[in-house]
Amino acid sequence: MPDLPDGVERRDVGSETGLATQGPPAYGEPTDGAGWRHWNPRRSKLGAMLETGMDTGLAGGETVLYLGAAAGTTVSHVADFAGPTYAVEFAPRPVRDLLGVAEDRDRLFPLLKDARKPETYAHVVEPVDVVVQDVATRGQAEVALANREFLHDDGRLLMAVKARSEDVTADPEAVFDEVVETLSEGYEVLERERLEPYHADHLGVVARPRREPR
Ligand SMILES: C[S@@+](CC[C@H](N)C(=O)[O-])C[C@H]1O[C@@H](n2cnc3c(N)ncnc32)[C@H](O)[C@@H]1O
Repeated sequence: MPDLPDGVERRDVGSETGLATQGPPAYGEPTDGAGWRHWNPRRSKLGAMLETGMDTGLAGGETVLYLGAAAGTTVSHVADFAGPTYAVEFAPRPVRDLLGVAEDRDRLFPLLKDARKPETYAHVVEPVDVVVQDVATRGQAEVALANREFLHDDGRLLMAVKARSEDVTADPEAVFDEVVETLSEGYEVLERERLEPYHADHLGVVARPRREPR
């Protein structure tokens, strides 16, 4: 099992045992008196990737671009252990909650932007060590390819792929193969792992930018 990033620990928090980070509560999750918050892998694809033992390469303190932040459940935990964390979400409603989550976190920067249009936030986002992607929309590989420009050469893409977002009727494995194949145009895929039992028909992918175009 790879080491957890600094700032992520396996702890008993309230009645739960599992991953936890230290920071202000964000969404009604169990907390303890020492400021630890339970990180439920059933509510978080990145949490599930850590829980299933994928080698994310996260050490803690990284600069992060998070695509598909929604109301901030996962990105709140990321901002607890990472460095500057840019959180892109294009739906105004969840962004309202995300702004509340960011109010308590000086390293979290919400951006009401479309992840398919990186040129609209390129002036704000510095080069990052990690892109985390959980957009659950058609064209998930294309979103990752469009945002590759933000990643350092030795950076990592940590991506959740939802099969049903690409094609509700196709065999999930066939969808995953196709997404990984497209992704390979710009990334070298280091690891792929199904996220069951935490998330049905989701694939976790760890990749790094490809140096030479294929
Ligand atoms: C599965 S939810 C994300 C959950 C979140 N990552 C978490 O773990 O707390 C997917 C989110 O991606 C957002 N999304 C989908 N396409 C997007 C795009 N092109 N740009 C920005 N956000 C997008 C959706 O609005 C939705 O809030």
